Amino acid sequence: MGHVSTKPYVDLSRAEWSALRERTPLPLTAAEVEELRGLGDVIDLDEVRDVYLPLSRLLNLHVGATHGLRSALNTFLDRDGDETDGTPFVIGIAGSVAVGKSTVARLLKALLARWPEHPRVELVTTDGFLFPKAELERRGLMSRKGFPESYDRRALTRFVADVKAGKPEVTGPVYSHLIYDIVPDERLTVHRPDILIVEGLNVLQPALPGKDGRTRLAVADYFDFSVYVDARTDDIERWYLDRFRKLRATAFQNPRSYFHKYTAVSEEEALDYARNTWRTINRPNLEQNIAPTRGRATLQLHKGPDHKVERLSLRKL
Ligand SMILES: Nc1ncnc2c1ncn2[C@@H]1O[C@H](COP(=O)(O)OP(=O)(O)O)[C@@H](O)[C@H]1O
Ligand SMILES: CC(C)(COP(=O)(O)O)[C@@H](O)C(=O)NCCC(=O)O
Repeated sequence: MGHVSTKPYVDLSRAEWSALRERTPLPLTAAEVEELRGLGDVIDLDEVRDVYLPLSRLLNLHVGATHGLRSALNTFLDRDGDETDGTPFVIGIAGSVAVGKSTVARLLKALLARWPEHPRVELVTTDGFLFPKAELERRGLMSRKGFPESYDRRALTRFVADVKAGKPEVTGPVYSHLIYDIVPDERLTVHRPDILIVEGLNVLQPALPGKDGRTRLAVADYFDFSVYVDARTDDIERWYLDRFRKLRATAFQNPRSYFHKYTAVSEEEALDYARNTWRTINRPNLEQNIAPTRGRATLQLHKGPDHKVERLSLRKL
């Protein structure tokens, strides 16, 4: 017998991974990819073909296998499927601020919805579960936005648990980058999707211990598959600052934008603010909270300096 690696991950180069696409057809056009791309992200058809099509094929296999397991459970329970019918397959997507999670999530949503077995794919971002600005101020958490404690974790976990339990209609709060706050009169509604994608900085965090020492469940306990979007911290910082520069020329121009004030000062002054936010909030959150959860993901995508995925690590144990 040859050497047996006990590492939980199998590491694949981009070329090795892209060969696993088999005959999965490319269902998106260049124009559709363009529409899904976030500000500053580089995702073209090559990237979709080489990286995201094999992932969509792997996920399709996982969905099928999970259905098989559920029907085995139903046979065991002798309940004719009522326990697990309509249970969606739940995917978590984690990573730093500005690493490009939302582009990965939107792309997967579009690709997965093209499979006839699971056409209804819903996407929620965890920013909706941040405490409203007034509550963050009351708790002294305005400089900890994005840290685990700045979210209503109980509400997020309940939301995903309700969707997974097959509730016909589940609603959740909505965050706006424009006003930098939860939108008071807006809710999003999810109707029994085949697949639910949950994207956010902290989705792989383990549960906090309950007050009485009992174990609680975290949102990650409901995931059937998870992806960690990984890159070097220096690259992510550059993407964050580049995006801030672009937002200053676009979204911040809106007088209602919370960041509108940074259009009135010089670019250098505005960038000083962004550098400071990166150094005091987003980088410490990455280092202390987000990166340590990387080893919990089913798949790690390792991006190079140009946003292109260079290597992948897939959980095998
Ligand atoms: N201040 C802002 N104003 C408007 N849009 C923003 C602002 N900050 C971030 N965004 C947008 O919000 C989305 C999510 O960003 P983020 O949470 O940093 O995650 P990621 O870059 O990993 O997708 C991105 O599409 C980004 O362009
Ligand atoms: C809204 C966020 C906390 C991220 O949300 P999430 O990933 O949970 O959907 C983040 O993008 C943010 O606004 N951070 C605050 C610090 C900053 O302005 O960069």
